[in-house]
Amino acid sequence: QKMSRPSARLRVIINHLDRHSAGIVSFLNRKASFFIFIFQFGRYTLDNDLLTPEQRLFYEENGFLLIRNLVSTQDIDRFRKEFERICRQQIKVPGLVVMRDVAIAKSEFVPDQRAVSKVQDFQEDPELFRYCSLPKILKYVECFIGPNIMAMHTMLINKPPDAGKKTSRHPMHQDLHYFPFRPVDRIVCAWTAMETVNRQNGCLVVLPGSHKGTLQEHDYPEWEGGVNKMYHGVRDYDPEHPRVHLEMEKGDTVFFHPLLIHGSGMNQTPGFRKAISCHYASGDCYYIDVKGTTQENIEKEVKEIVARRHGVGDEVTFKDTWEIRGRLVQGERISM
Ligand SMILES: CC(C)CC(=O)SCCNC(=O)CCNC(=O)[C@H](O)C(C)(C)COP(=O)(O)OP(=O)(O)OC[C@H]1O[C@@H](n2cnc3c(N)ncnc32)[C@H](O)[C@@H]1OP(=O)(O)O
Ligand SMILES: Nc1ncnc2c1ncn2[C@@H]1O[C@H](COP(=O)(O)OP(=O)(O)OP(=O)(O)O)[C@@H](O)[C@H]1O
Ligand SMILES: O=C(O)CCC(=O)C(=O)O
Ligand SMILES: [Fe+2]
Ligand SMILES: [Mg+2]
Repeated sequence: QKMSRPSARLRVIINHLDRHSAGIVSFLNRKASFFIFIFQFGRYTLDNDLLTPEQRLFYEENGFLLIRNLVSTQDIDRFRKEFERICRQQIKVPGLVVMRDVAIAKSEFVPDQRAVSKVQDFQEDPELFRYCSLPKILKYVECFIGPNIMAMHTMLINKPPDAGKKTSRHPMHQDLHYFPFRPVDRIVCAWTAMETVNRQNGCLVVLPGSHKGTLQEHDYPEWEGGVNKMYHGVRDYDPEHPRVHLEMEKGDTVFFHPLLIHGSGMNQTPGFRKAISCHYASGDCYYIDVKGTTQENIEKEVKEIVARRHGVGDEVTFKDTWEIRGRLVQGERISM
């Protein structure tokens, strides 16, 4: 009885499909969309007027969605300029973490020749943080996590030319490993290519559908040439698993789920491959205690780094490190 009354959102989907089909095709689509609605919709995406049913279904099934040409060249050029100012130490940003590739950090190079491989936590840099508040990005983010939006983690990744030890690779991982907040489906990452990103310079590599699994155990991979600090990878990673290389052009943006297994290959070009990203969580997410879970190892490492850098002890918790960084960009900060 109930089943014969399609909900409003199902009707929207059916109407959309109707516009693109006719006759028998339309009839089949009605049936198909009904089952899609029953089994898929609503878990990983929310009702919205932006995503087409095809895009919604794609994210539900694959755990990522690539939107071409989303961020303007002008904006990206401004982010690049600001990053260069940071590298030249012309400005100092409170809280910013500057990371160098391990192959360079552990070599004899003098400090100012060391390449910056990543800056993290630029929430206090208004120019870079503009990325996290771009209306174009937030419109998509809202489709995944709803109208209350916190920017939790910010990065500008400047993947260096590989120094010959394959340390420019990022092992396959799930970002949730780093996050002591939930629910998992109300977290999403936006990652924007700042230039052409391809297999040669180390594009993102994803395992489609892996977001439907659970959080895996993460550890440092056993790589001969070394691995960057905190670059944990899924333990027992199977390199034979089918994967997709996300080749992108400047401004293209991929949104992905925090359980999606992803990494990036080595940069075999002489240029620094740049991307900017932000992890968002709903303002009504909540913190969890990771004690006794697979995330205990990352909690321990983060606390060690905070202790060394700020000379504090156990009084700063893993949760605190996230609560301090989080910034509201839309709606209400409810429990984060
Ligand atoms: C979803 C998302 C969260 C996923 C991710 O972001 S995964 C990657 C997470 N990465 C991070 O959070 C960045 C962690 N990195 C950092 O906090 C810093 O770059 C540090 C590794 C602590 C180094 O910072 P800092 O102490 O300012 O640098 P120093 O030049 O004084 O070096 C101190 C000791 O650390 C070493 N080091 C520096 N950079 C790296 C590196 N990339 N990998 C491994 N070891 C490194 C450096 O050689 C030095 O070691 P010792 O000489 O003391 O033995
Ligand atoms: N043992 C491992 N554990 C975790 N991640 C790994 C492991 N081996 C490779 N990876 C990851 O798999 C992804 C692909 O790496 P790889 O260097 O093969 O790049 P690629 O894009 O496949 O390049 P190519 O075009 O040469 O095949 C990267 O994220 C890499 O870090
Ligand atoms: O830009 C990349 O290489 C991927 C970075 C990444 O996945 C991360 O830092 O979590
Ligand atoms: Fe990641
Ligand atoms: Mg390969």
